[in-house]
Amino acid sequence: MLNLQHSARAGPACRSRATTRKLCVSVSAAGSTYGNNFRVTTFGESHGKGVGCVIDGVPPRLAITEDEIQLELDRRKPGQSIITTPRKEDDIAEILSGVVDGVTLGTPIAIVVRNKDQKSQDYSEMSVAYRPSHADATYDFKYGIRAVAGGGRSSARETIGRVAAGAVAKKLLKVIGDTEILAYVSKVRDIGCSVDNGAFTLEDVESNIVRCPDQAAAQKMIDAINEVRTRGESCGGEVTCVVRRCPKGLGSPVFDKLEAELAKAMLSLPATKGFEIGSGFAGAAMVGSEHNDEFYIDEQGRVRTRTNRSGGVQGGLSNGEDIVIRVAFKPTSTIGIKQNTVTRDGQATELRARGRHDPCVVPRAVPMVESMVALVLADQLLQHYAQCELLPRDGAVGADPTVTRQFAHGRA
Ligand SMILES: C=C(O[C@@H]1CC(C(=O)O)=C[C@@H](OP(=O)(O)O)[C@H]1O)C(=O)O
Repeated sequence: MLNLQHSARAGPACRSRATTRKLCVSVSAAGSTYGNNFRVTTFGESHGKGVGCVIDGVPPRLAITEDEIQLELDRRKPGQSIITTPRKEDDIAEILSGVVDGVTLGTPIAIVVRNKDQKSQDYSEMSVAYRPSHADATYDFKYGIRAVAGGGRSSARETIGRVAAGAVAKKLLKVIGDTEILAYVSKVRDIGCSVDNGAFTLEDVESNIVRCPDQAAAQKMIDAINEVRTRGESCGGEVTCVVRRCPKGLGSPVFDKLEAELAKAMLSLPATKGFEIGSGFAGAAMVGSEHNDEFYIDEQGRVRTRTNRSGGVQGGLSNGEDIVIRVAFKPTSTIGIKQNTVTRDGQATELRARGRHDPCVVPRAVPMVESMVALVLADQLLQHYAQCELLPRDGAVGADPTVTRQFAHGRA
C-alpha cells in the first residue's frame, strides 16, 4: 500500500487522510542498485559505521588489488585540499569477498570503508529545520524519517561505493579493450578552460588541486572557489569526461541507449543538474550538414568519423570514437549564510548551516564521474558479449577486430 501525499507537509505530524490518496502497488527494491550484468549496490550512511558496495557479475580471473581501488578512493576522499570539505577520512578500502590473491572469483565482491571522523553535533539545527535545496526536505516527504547527521545517503560520502566499484569496472575495460576513462574540471562558475580532449593525461588532471589540465585556468578556478569559501558561500561547475578506445557497439536499443544510460548515471551523482554529450545543446542551433560526422576508412581499415559532434555515440551505440560528455554541478546547498526555511513541524525560521562542506564539489566529482562512466560501460560490455559475440560475424567492415579477436582468443 502506497500513500501519495499532495501536501508539502510531511513526517509523522502529517497523517491527514483528507490529503492522502491510497494506491495498491507492489513496492520494488528501491534505488541503490545500478546495472543488469555488472551489478553494483552501494550501502551506508555518512555518519553510520561505514559505506561501501557489493558488485555482482564481475567476470572471474580479473586481476584487481586493494591498491588499485585505493588509488581511486584517494582522489575522491574528503580533506585532500583547502578547496574541499575539511572532514578528515583516510577512506581505506577493505575487500571482504570475491577476490583471492588479487584475482576475482566471479562471486560477489564486497568492499567496505569504515567512517571515522563524524561530527554529528554539527547537525543539531538541521534536525529541526530543512537546509534549502538539500535532500533534507524531500527525504522526509518521501520516507517520513531521515538520517539527519551527515545527510545519511544523500551525502556525497555515498559515492565511495561507486568509486570503489568503478575501479574494478575501469580495470575490466582496460584489460578487454585498453579503454581509458579520464575526466577533468572544465568550468568553475563562469571560468572555462582550454584543454585538448584528445591529448590530456591523468598526470595533467592531477597536477593541481582543482583537477583542470589548463594550469592558468586552474589557478583562476582555485581563486574563485577560495573566494566563495571564505564568505561561507558555495559555487558550481562542470566536469568533462572523455572515453578513449571504447569498444564499438556498446549500448542497447531502445530504452538502454548508451547516452540514456550515461545521462542516468551522471544525474544520479549528488548535486548534478545537467548532462550533455558531443555537441549537446549547441547542436540544436546547427543544420544537418554542419552537424553530421562524415565517415572514412582509416589506415587500419576501420570505419571512423572525421568530426565527433556525436560524442562517440550514434543510434544509442558507441561508434568507436572518443565518448565526450559534460556534467553540470550546482553550488553545494549547505552554506554558512543565513537563509529562510521551515522547520519539520511547519514553522518559518532561518538557518545558517554549520559543519564541514565542500565550497564546490567539482574537484572531487572528477573520480565520481569517471567511475559512473566505467560502471555504465562495464555493464554494457557484458551485455554486448552475452548477446552479440557468440556467433561468427560475416566480416563487415564495422566489426571491432581488436575486441572481438581478444575475446575469441580468451586473452581477457
Ligand atoms: C564526508 C564527505 O563529504 C561530505 C559531504 C556532505 C554532504 O552533505 O554531501 C557533507 C559533509 O559531511 P560531514 O558534515 O559529515 O563532514 C561532507 O564532508 C565525503 O564525501 O566523504
